[in-house]
Amino acid sequence: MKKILVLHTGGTIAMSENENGAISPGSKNPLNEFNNLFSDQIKLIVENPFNLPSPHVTPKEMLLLQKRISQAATEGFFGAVITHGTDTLEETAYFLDLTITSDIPVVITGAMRSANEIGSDGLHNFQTAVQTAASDEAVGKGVLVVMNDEIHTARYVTKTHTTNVATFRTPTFGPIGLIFKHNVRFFEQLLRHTALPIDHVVNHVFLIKAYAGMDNELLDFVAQESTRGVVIEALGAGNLPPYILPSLKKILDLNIPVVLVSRCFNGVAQDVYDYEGGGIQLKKIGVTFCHGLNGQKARIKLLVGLSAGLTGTALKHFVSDAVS
Ligand SMILES: NC(=O)C[C@H](N)C(=O)O
Repeated sequence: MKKILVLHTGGTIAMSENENGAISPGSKNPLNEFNNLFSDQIKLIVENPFNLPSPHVTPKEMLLLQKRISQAATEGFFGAVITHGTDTLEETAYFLDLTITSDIPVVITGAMRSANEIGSDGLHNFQTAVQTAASDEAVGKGVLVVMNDEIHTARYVTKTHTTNVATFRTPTFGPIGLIFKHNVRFFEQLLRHTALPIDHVVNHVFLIKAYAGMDNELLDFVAQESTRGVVIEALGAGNLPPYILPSLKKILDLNIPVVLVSRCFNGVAQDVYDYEGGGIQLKKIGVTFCHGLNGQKARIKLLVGLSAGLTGTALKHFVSDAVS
């Protein structure tokens, strides 16, 4: 018998639609009625640590989940399943991926249609997430996201559609496994996985998106002592407009780490161009390139690195390393 810890945290998967089509949480999580859907080989222990739409979730709640799962790993649990709103699911998933040091399977899922909508995907996603968390093959694979019969890594998965049930995708690489007719099958595996245990989270780590004709003011605003770190979603391979360089230098002069990713959906940011504002020049002035993560994931990685007390080269290495 495999013991699986289930942590329901809210999101559409825990909500219902009213007669006007508006979706909101009720006083009871509908998923709590489905705890015996599984074979007698799996025993679910269900907890409801919080019930929030995921735009309300912050690193504080993520830390709480990390602590509970790390403790569960010492209590004989085989794995853990988290149900979560989909809007920020990828950030919670990656936060846990970077901070849980145990090898137990941790699977996050959610739903795009609420509990009483026709074609609701919540129960199916919940069932397949539990099956994945109970699979021997899921051990040591890092935190996984299971949605719509696909298994994705927390590191690379992202929400790509506002409403479609096939919203979760892994650009560039694709899912690492599939679930079909109750079979959980993995086809790939991440090269390497490192986790930093942390017991608190820092704040004031900002994410800024570059655009044609971007304004200096936002960068000027973050150039202050209280800022802990900045991630910029840069253009193309990793370039910025030249006229924002003075503002960027103000941030770097304050010893605030600046991390660069690409705003492109596919591919990795690299220092390729040597014109003013091009990647080569940005790297020269001290910007750290993060290879392969999207902006919100790079921000989580920077936040975890800073919260673990990393500074200087160690922080740069942690954030830029494409395979951890
Ligand atoms: N599908 C969802 O779960 C979206 C919802 N707004 C949430 O993230 O809580």
